Amino acid sequence: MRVLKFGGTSVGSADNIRQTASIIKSYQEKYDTTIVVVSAMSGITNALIEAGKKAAQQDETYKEIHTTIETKHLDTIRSLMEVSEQSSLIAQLKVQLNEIDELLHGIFLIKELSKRVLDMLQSYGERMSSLIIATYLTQEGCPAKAEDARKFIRTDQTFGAAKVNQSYTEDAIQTYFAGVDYTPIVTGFCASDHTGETTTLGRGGSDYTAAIIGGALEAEEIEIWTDVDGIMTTDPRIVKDAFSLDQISYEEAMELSHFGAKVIYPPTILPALEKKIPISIRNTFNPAYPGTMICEESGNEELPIKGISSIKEVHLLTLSGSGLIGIPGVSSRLFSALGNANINVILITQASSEHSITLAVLPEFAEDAEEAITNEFSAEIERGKVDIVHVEESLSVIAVVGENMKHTPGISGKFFSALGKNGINVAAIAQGSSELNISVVIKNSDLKKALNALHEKFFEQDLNTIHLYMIGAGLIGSTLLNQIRQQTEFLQNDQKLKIRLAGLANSKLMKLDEKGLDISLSKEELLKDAEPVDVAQFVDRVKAMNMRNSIIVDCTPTMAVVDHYEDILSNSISITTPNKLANSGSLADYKRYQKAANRRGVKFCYETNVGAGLPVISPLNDLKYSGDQILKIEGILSGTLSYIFNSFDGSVPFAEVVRTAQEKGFTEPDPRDDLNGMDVARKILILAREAGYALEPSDVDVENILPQSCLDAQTVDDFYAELESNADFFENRREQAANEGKVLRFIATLENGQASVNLEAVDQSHPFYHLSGSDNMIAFTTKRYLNEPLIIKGPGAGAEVTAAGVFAEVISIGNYLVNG
Ligand SMILES: NC(=O)C1=CN([C@@H]2O[C@H](COP(=O)(O)OP(=O)(O)OC[C@H]3O[C@@H](n4cnc5c(N)ncnc54)[C@H](O)[C@@H]3O)[C@@H](O)[C@H]2O)C=CC1
Ligand SMILES: N[C@@H](CC=O)C(=O)O
Ligand code: NA
Repeated sequence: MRVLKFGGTSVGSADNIRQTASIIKSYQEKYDTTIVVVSAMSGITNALIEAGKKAAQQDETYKEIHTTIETKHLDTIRSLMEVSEQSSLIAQLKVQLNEIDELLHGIFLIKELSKRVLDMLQSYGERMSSLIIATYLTQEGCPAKAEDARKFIRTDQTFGAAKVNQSYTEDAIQTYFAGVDYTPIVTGFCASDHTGETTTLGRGGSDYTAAIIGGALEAEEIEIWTDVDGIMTTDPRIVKDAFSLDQISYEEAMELSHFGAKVIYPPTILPALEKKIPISIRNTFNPAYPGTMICEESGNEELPIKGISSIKEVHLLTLSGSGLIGIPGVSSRLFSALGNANINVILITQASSEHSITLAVLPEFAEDAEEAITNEFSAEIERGKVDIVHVEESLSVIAVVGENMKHTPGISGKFFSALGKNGINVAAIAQGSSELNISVVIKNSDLKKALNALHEKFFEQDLNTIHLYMIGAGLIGSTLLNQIRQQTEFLQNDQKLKIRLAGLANSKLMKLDEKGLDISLSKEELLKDAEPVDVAQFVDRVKAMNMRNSIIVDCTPTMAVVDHYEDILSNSISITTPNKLANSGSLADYKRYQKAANRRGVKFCYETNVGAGLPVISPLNDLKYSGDQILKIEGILSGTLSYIFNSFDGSVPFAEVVRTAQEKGFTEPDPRDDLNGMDVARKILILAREAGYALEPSDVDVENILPQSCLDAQTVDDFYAELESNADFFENRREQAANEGKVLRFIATLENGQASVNLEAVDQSHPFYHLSGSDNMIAFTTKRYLNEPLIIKGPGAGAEVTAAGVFAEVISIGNYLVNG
């Protein structure tokens, strides 16, 4: 024996009724007895209530609502059945519609809508729908009969949410349905008291009716047919990848419902739970899908949690003060006061210091709760022993629920790390000792981010999404975009990382989209129809989007983004950048960024600041952290200058060699930043700081190798012209060195805390003599690498290697954010 319940949408139109009827038919073929419980057609219960209220307010438009109700039912009948078969059903419906009309007229006359009358009024919704469905089924060759639940569900007289007299009702149901040889189509939601007066069962009413009948008849299963595929892991409107669970336990279903998931109203489960009858949640419009089974066992051992539910808007009330410590009876007074005021408390926490008790309530209860507590503790408040009640608003509760959490270490670690890495502040925490749920209170502006981050962490271990925002789409930026494009599939398969480009900007345009820009497009197409750039606004928008696992990549050569670094990091957004300006400004700024990142537990990465893609900063830190002492750093730190002096053999003029270096993508956007030694000075400054020396930019001694006229040139083109007219200047220096068997090398040195940058002539014995191409070479002399320095060598500039260095950091930050 099975009890099937169909909700408002399933019986909400002629088409839907046909669909519902076809499911009922298939059950008739499979099972001996099937009892069906139906809701009112969708929208009808609300319309009845609305009409009742209007009538009570002397608003004659209640009649229009009545007409709408009538039309909906009669139209449904007309499109459901042949004309010849309609008349008797329409006649029966008309009787009910007339009764509704009379009832509304009565309400209009006495100007009052009591709960008792409202229950009577609402009952017509189910009474009409059950009649239509039963008649239709019978006509379709499946014997069915509308059954009025008021005949066997007996309640008290709490109109609107009546309590069921269980033993009377069970007996009545057993007697009523003994030996039925048709399919009863029972009105959900309605019942009656001992005088025969109509009552209703309150929230979750029709589900409850199904559970009561199923319980009384010890059904094999109770099936709740609705318009979704079952119980979802979380709210699919907020988390796109939410999916339907195949099985959960009664307790899990109740916990999920308590925290907002509109799964099933907990009291409706009780009659099934007592008899251990499984309840399944099925989709009328996808009957092939098995849906979710609610039963004794939680199932799905591989899922550490079953669902993440949330309540979007709660208020947090805190009672605190020395007067609470060690005094028995405080919480009993608190909760009695709240209980007497009929306030439902969602969550409670008290730290063992006993200094404060915090509780969450729905906003509609907040004022009354505050008043109740203030009154209860007024004497203590007056004496200063207890503080006035503190109320916080704009908060949400999130709860992760699952039986498998029990005795499984690491779940709360995972939970809080996902919140922490995403900069989500937790205002209160509660975990029941049943270990069935962990609940936290967070700002409601963080709700979407939190649900997505947690869902990904617990349910989508297969794929984690990184939100990337790129500012600067020049040489390095667009090369990085290409690399990401090429690697997308590999990263998804191998690293389980999905990179979503959620924002892109250059010096003219910007575009942001939290769903992700189409990375397969070219840079130009990506920025088509984009708005004019405003970096401050870009950053504000990234903050407002508040997406999980966010990383900003600064591929500009300017201060435009650097000015926002502290703000970005303080908002728990990581940064990776090849731009050296942040780390080569004042020491105080350098420290500020590090501090902001550390405080928020996010990453600020800049390996490409020195030696481009070559690992330089990271091994330097490894030396330092493992207790080595950096004695000396010597390096060719400019790819441009390395290339220039490695190729400048007198065969072509100096200016042409510089031009080639620029064409090869080695130079800064303005090559003078390389030639004037500034780029190298910045790099040695950064290395010195990483090695632990507190240097300011002015502490670096830089030899300028450019004639004044080159420095003064207004544009890069003018600069090249000046370079050409100063050809002799460079040629002379080269010749002089060559005559001594030496070559020119632009060398940065850090020794005894002193940093300098000089153009030196070195002979064959010098390790820097044999460099080629754009190679950088860095030699670390340390306490451990004393006689032979640790050497790093390789191309230290260029689009591919630099972009790859940045890309590697995006991946490593991504892994840090999602895996801890
Ligand atoms: N080229 C190389 O080998 C290496 C370059 N770098 C650094 O990489 C960074 C990028 O260099 P490139 O790509 O070569 O420069 P680029 O001049 O080709 O590109 C710069 C990009 O930044 C954008 N931009 C400039 N100012 C902006 C602003 N105020 N707001 C928004 N966007 C702005 C430009 O529109 C352009 O898209 C620089 O900081 C450079 O020092 C670091 C290591 C190696
Ligand atoms: N212009 C720089 C690029 C890398 O930082 C260089 O030439 O090294
Ligand atoms: Na590097």
